[in-house]
Amino acid sequence: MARKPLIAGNWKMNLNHLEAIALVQKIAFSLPAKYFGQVDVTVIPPFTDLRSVQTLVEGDKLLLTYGAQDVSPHDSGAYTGEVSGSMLAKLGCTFVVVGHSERRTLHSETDETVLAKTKAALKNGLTPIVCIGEGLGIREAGEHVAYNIAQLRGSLAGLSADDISNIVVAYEPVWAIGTGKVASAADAQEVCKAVREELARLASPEIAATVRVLYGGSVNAKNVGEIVGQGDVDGALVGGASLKADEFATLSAIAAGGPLP
Ligand SMILES: O=C[C@H](O)COP(=O)(O)O
Repeated sequence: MARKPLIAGNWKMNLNHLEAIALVQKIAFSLPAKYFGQVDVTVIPPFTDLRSVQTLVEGDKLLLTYGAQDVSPHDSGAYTGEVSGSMLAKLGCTFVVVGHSERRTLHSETDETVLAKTKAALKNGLTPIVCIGEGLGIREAGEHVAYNIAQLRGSLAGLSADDISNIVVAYEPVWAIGTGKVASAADAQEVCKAVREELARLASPEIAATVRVLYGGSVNAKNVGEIVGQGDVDGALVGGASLKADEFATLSAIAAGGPLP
């Protein structure tokens, strides 16, 4: 079954308020509306820019969506510094990234934490983009498929088939993030295919056929075509290239099946 590609631009901790506004406007004007039926494009700014992005996108015909980079596993209360799923939903977010390798590594997030955040997202009607990915040592030892599947199982443990039908998975090999070292299209396909097979076991083959599995790690306008051309890769989680409006619009257009006019 055909899955509409998803291009998600994770801005990480970059840009100030005015730069964020300028970037969204430029992306919206650079990407012709004819592609919006063929690709979902979402921007994932820092929390502090969400309200501005909402104002720009809401009620317009731009058809961009937006999301957040993290969510608290808790509903409310004494959790200084955290932002809840209901707060993000009220801001009109569609997606939320959970388990990004930078959170797993720099903030010691475990699969259990990622699972709790995934549940918080789902409970509030947000689509979690659940990230998994191996480090270089695991890749070199040839253990990457088993490692990613174990991380996936831990991050989705106990979710219902219905819950699984409402997630996106992003495979991001840690060694390819922000390094310019992109995995080969075959590498991306190998893990994304294994992810889909595991989703079929966890939910059902029918549901697995509908879940979008993204690749992330040094994706740009030059390599996105080959990567999303793989049978089990349904789009990309883009970091650095999502901060350049022209490049992000171009790679979104390529994922939709055509170049910018
Ligand atoms: O969330 C995005 C990924 O970490 C990829 O980042 P990158 O495209 O800068 O390598």
